[in-house]
Amino acid sequence: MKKIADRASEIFSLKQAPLVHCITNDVSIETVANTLLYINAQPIMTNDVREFSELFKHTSSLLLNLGSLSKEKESALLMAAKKAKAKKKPFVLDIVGVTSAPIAFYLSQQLEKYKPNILKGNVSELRAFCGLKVSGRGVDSSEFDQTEEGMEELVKALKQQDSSITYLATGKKDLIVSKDETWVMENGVKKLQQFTGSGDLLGALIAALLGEGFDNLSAAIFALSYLNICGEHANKKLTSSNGLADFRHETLNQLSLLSVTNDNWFNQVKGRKQ
Ligand SMILES: Nc1ncnc2c1ncn2[C@@H]1O[C@H](COP(=O)(O)OP(=O)(O)O)[C@@H](O)[C@H]1O
Ligand SMILES: Cc1ncsc1CCOP(=O)(O)O
Ligand SMILES: [Mg+2]
Repeated sequence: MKKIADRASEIFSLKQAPLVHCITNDVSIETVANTLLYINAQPIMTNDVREFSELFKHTSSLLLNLGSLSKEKESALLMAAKKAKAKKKPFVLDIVGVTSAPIAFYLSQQLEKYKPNILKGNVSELRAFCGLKVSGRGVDSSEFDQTEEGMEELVKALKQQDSSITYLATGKKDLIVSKDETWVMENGVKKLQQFTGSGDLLGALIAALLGEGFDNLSAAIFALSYLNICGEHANKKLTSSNGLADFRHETLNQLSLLSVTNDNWFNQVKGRKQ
């Protein structure tokens, strides 16, 4: 952790302004694009497969998010994953909604075969992906899926998945499972779960770090910790007259502020390797 911490203050804003091609859901698309700009990455939100060949010449990394799926988006996601694998562009697969959407679930299994660098979702989505019993519904996770035993069961199941992929399950505690290492991370505040798109923008942050050249595990740990510590700082600024919309606004503000005002932000990381 110490070695990582030494480099953390230099990460945000990004030095190389990676171009991140996002195929993402209609709900949070604007927040995802702005998140990338706030950390000095460049977003492009394109579903039109006719543009992919030209676009891929400049793309640094991709975010493929299964939320608010359509037939057209399904084809675009498959085409983008196929091209990403062929052209060796790193990508994040965010399996939004697989808990209760069977078409998205089937698509997530197909897309995994193209070897995303990171496959992420909330704890309930990752449990569903692994074939474990779930209480989560819709696109949000359930706290019943986040008991100590439930989390241990999920770690075991993720270790049985494709060892070339790094898996990230988010929630009160976050699990990162890669070939050689399992991390349990504990930053963040509950309010992060209470605005839509917090998981989506996390996927974009990870994709940006992959585009900047970070390895899978570092990209996951840095992006997750940065967002969650932004949330903690935003929460501290609230007074009793501030609602959840203010929290959301301040968390997004912190994305461009935290690394400037707290160059030691990484010392606030709570997490351990198992
Ligand atoms: N109860 C919680 N306490 C602290 N942080 C949380 C909590 N729930 C979610 N988070 C954080 O919020 C972000 C989004 O996670 P989550 O809500 O699980 O994703 P999604 O929006 O995909 O359902 C993650 O960075 C996660 O660590
Ligand atoms: C509400 C909703 N419905 C389809 S996609 C979406 C947004 C999900 O965002 P997140 O998974 O980041 O909460
Ligand atoms: Mg959410």
